[in-house]
Amino acid sequence: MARCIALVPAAGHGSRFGSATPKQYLDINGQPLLAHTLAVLAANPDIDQVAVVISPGDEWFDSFDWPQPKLTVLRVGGASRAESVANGLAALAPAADDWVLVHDAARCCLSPQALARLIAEIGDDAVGGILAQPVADTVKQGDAAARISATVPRDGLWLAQTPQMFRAGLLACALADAANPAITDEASAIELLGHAPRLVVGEAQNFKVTWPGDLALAAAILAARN
Ligand SMILES: Nc1ccn([C@@H]2O[C@H](COP(=O)(O)OP(=O)(O)OP(=O)(O)O)[C@@H](O)[C@H]2O)c(=O)n1
Ligand SMILES: C[C@](O)(CO)[C@H](O)COP(=O)(O)O
Repeated sequence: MARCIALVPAAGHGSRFGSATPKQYLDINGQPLLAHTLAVLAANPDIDQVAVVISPGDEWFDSFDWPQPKLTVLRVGGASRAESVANGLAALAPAADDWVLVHDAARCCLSPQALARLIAEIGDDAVGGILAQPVADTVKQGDAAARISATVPRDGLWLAQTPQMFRAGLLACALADAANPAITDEASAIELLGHAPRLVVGEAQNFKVTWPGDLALAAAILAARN
């Protein structure tokens, strides 16, 4: 029977966040940000294993307790997110028909409900799919001087989130050229093979902690949930 594996790339440096400690290890409500991310994945009964990809030179991971029984640690992070995911997948060597849910460590506010919705809607899909959010605002194109050069129709535009859920065999094939800069998420790699992944409605709360101001928002969301 196909297994369901969560694969969490956590080997980034957080250059836009700009802290000395990578953002995935910063404290949110008494725990490292990454612990919140791993906890929601591990709590889902359909997920058999949670694998986290950290950098080979990571100096922080071992200084925390990681109590999740489903956790596997892979010290194979690469130069880009796509390479970290590809390396993690190669190290795990899952069966071709196993489901892999790739989820950014930095999306620590994923709710159990959105995760369950993705698994329920993609579980019998031939290609796989992702959580994503329809664009809610008017979209502007800016020029180099930060002046508006166009208003872009938002119809059919979605913001890609994670988890992104695909069969392991298809994903490994899609990430064979992980160094391709056009691959900014798993779906884009699958698209390059000619497939059309499903879009499952996500939630605004499932944002990626990217800028310093995002940490307080994540803390407030997680505190309200508990
Ligand atoms: N070489 C990399 C780069 C990113 N990631 C992970 O991919 C996820 C999404 O990337 P982002 O948050 O944009 O990560 P950073 O690279 O850490 O941030 P920045 O782009 O600002 O440097 C994060 O969980 C990050 O740890 C990774 O595993 N390996
Ligand atoms: C995968 C992703 O979270 C989808 O929105 C995003 O592409 C990763 O962030 P990055 O800035 O591209 O590293």
